Amino acid sequence: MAHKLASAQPSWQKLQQLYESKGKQYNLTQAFKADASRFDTYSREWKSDKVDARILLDFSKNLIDDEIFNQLLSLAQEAEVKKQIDQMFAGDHINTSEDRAVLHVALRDVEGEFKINEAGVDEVKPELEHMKRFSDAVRSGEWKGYTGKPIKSIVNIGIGGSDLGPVMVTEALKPYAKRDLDAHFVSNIDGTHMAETLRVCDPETTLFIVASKTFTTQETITNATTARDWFLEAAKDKAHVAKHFVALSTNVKAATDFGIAQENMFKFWDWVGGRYSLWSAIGLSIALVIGYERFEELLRGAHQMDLHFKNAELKDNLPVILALIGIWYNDFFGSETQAILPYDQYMHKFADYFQQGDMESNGKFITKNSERVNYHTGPIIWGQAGTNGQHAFYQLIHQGTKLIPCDFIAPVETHNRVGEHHEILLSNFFAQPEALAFGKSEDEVRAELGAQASNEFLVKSKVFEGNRPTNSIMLQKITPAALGALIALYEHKIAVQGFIWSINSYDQMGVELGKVLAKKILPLLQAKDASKVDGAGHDSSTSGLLKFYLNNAK
Ligand SMILES: O=P(O)(O)OC[C@H]1O[C@@H](O)[C@@H](O)[C@@H](O)[C@@H]1O
Repeated sequence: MAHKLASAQPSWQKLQQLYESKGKQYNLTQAFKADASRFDTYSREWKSDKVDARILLDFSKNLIDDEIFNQLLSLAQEAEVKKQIDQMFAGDHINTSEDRAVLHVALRDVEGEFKINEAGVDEVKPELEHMKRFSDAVRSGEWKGYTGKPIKSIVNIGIGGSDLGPVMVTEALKPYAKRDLDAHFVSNIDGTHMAETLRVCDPETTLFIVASKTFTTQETITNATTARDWFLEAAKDKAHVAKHFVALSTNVKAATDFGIAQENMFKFWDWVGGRYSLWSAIGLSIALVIGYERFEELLRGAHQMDLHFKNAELKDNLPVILALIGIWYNDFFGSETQAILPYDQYMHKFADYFQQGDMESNGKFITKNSERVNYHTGPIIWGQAGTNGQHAFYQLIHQGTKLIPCDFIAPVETHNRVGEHHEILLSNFFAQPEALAFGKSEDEVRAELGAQASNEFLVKSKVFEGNRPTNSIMLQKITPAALGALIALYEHKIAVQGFIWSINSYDQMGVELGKVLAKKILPLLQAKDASKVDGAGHDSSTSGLLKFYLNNAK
């Protein structure tokens, strides 16, 4: 593959012209008035007869018409998106900087349909069986702690991809949780995180899950060591560690060195990226919380979305559509961010999860052809659960000076029928995209204000310009399968954008430099001697800060 700059594709120039000639003044009110079937044209429903999942994507409230949409599809064709999808599913080493395959899709290929020739793929099934046996034993109480009591609390110790997925999914699927098993997630190196967690745990009934792909991550190893010390203070005998610590890692040697017994090790492979790993052994805490069968439903739901992504035509391909619309705003309108707004309390970690998923994947400036891009790549991802966001930051989305494309997500059915809460929640879900798209004109404001309309500032302050684009995504219900499909949808959206921008979405070199510098600074802090700072080779700002700290540390 040539991995050309996206801006060198012929459609890029045409999209630029379309943006100038009509995109930037596109008017959604007129577009909807002119075309009664706009919703039908720009919405797609995805269903699977294999799993309990269904997704409606309405992208009609975007600043697009047929010409623009077709031009975006041409961009995908010119970037050979289909070919790149096939390469990913075939196990080609598309993570070129690290010379690795990118095969999270193999983790959820439960029936082995993809026939991928890569070391480790044939171990996926036995590893899932291991997870099943273990999670069943813990959940049933058959697995006992060192004093013979069943496990009551689990503590997942991991960070980044070894934390965010399990946190997000266990929250999103809480209705399926075993309520008498407390799940905690410790990620931050700040001792407070571990201290507050251990405060509510009992060493006799707590299981620690040390989740780290590399098993070298400073935060995780430090937290795990602290947890082990705390445990041994009560249990005394090191042999008891085997009943209370398990490891999830690709680095079997380091996990063994830490003292984890072979049978308590759950492995995965270097072709699983950290931020794509919740489907692997990293999902053990999910299986413990919701049960292995539900975990497998999550995998099956994602697999059905994988099949759709792999097989559907570009124009009907949900991940491709989301990716192209994102590129339209990111690269031609100059939008810097993308909000993800789930109208479901259980989904309150979804935007956090895709902050890593998207930003660590596509926050890159070098193409696979070693050129610096001359366009913007990954958007800033942010958001929170509706309706809370409405009372916090929506003001800026409605009337601010920045264009912020938003994805609104909601289930038709709630897990908790409480009075009319769900109808009220969904009325907001429907109303916000409508308000953003069509706004309120000055004439409307004047008519509404009557006599007060003489107050010019009041009139202008109440105008909503509209034309603020949104996608609306509806699921039937947040079931394990539906959630699996939704996560896979966003994963593949990220993949397509990376393919078009010609970047490698699957390494994360940008997290390294800070880690290296922190390792250099740590000995200075440990020495507790401000006089050693000068001469340590830092700039005056960093030195000044270090001295301030060391002179005041207690
Ligand atoms: O799972 P481990 O290896 O501990 O990594 C945890 C996290 O580390 C960060 O620096 C990133 O590289 C993430 O992609 C990764 O998920």
